[in-house]
Amino acid sequence: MPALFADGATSDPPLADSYRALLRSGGIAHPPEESLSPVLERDLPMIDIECLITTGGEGGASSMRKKKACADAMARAASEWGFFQVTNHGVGKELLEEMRKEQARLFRLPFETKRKAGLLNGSYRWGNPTATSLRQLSWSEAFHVPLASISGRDCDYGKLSSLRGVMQEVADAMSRVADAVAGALAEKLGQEAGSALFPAGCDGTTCFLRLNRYPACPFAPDTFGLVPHTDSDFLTILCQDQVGGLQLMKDSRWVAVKPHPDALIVNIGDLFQAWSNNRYKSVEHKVVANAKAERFSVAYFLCPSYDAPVGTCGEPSPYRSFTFGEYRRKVQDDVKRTGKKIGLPNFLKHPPIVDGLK
Ligand SMILES: C=C1C[C@]23C[C@@]1(O)CC[C@H]2[C@@]12CC[C@H](O)[C@@](C)(C(=O)O1)[C@H]2[C@@H]3C(=O)O
Ligand SMILES: O=C(O)CCC(=O)C(=O)O
Ligand SMILES: [Fe+2]
Repeated sequence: MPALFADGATSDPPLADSYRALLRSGGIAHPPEESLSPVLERDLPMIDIECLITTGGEGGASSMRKKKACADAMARAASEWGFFQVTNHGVGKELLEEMRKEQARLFRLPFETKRKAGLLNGSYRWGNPTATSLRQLSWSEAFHVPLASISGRDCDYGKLSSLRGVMQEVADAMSRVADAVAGALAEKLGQEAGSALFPAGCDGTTCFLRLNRYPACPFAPDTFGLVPHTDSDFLTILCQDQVGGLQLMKDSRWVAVKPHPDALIVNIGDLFQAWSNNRYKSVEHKVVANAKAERFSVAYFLCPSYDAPVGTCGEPSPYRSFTFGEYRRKVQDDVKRTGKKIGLPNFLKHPPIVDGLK
């Protein structure tokens, strides 16, 4: 729940003001064709990744067989869904509960404190500053924290002394999952095991931890908690709470992702789709707002350094060579210019001919 302070200040960002301003400017929440009929709730492919995470123990043929079966299942899900969920991932339940408590305390700070320059490296964002219609408004707030800064002295945690340690532990644990999953998926496409080539230029300093909060929304379910998007990274490891609301696009229909208390969600990002020559899919997803309950999630973004070429699993690739820095700048330019992210189509060697005559 939002906090209210004696001086009338609140912890909630002024999302309702944004909503009313966009409503006045005539933006509709949903185009007529996007019906609000209830979507199917599906169980994502569930994959036990203990064999990838636990080191040592039994070696030999049986362990190799388990790892191959695990990699096959992940590669199939990464191609068919772009999403899957993993169990026995090694990220402790107690640690994730600690993270949730810290997140609730962090987001209950006064709105003006959260947007203060130094807090968490100035990584606070809310709503969608470039929104020009309700369809671009995200009823949420987030801290998109560069891992390089979590342990840095310039990262101000205010009075939240325990937040730094918990975030560092969560980031470390999720990075182990991301590296193991990304390495196994890359190996399936012929990348030598453990090769330094993949993921290109990713290390603990180039990744991000994103703390999301979705306040209860009086305009639900028309309003997005987070607008439809694909992730601009190699791979995302997501821990969602049990409130629900995440949906992904499957066979041109929105599908609701059923929350599972012990599973983490893994989704392929744009850069992995490009690296895999479109074998793995970076799939559009969104969060629908909830009228009654606030919702929290934590996402770990496996990202390369800005100057490392994203690379490819093998030529011929449909994409020209590009760096993550180029990609981020293009996304931000497109969002500023058109209000929406275009992403990978900008980097095709042979862009589709748009028939201007239609
Ligand atoms: C993974 C991400 C991509 C995104 C920033 C985010 O961390 C989560 C929201 C995404 C989104 C959605 C709306 C816009 O398309 C976008 C540019 C934005 O501002 O937030 C994208 C971001 C992105 O693609 O970089
Ligand atoms: O909160 C969620 O379930 C999804 C968040 C997300 O898609 C993101 O942070 O990119
Ligand atoms: Fe996302």
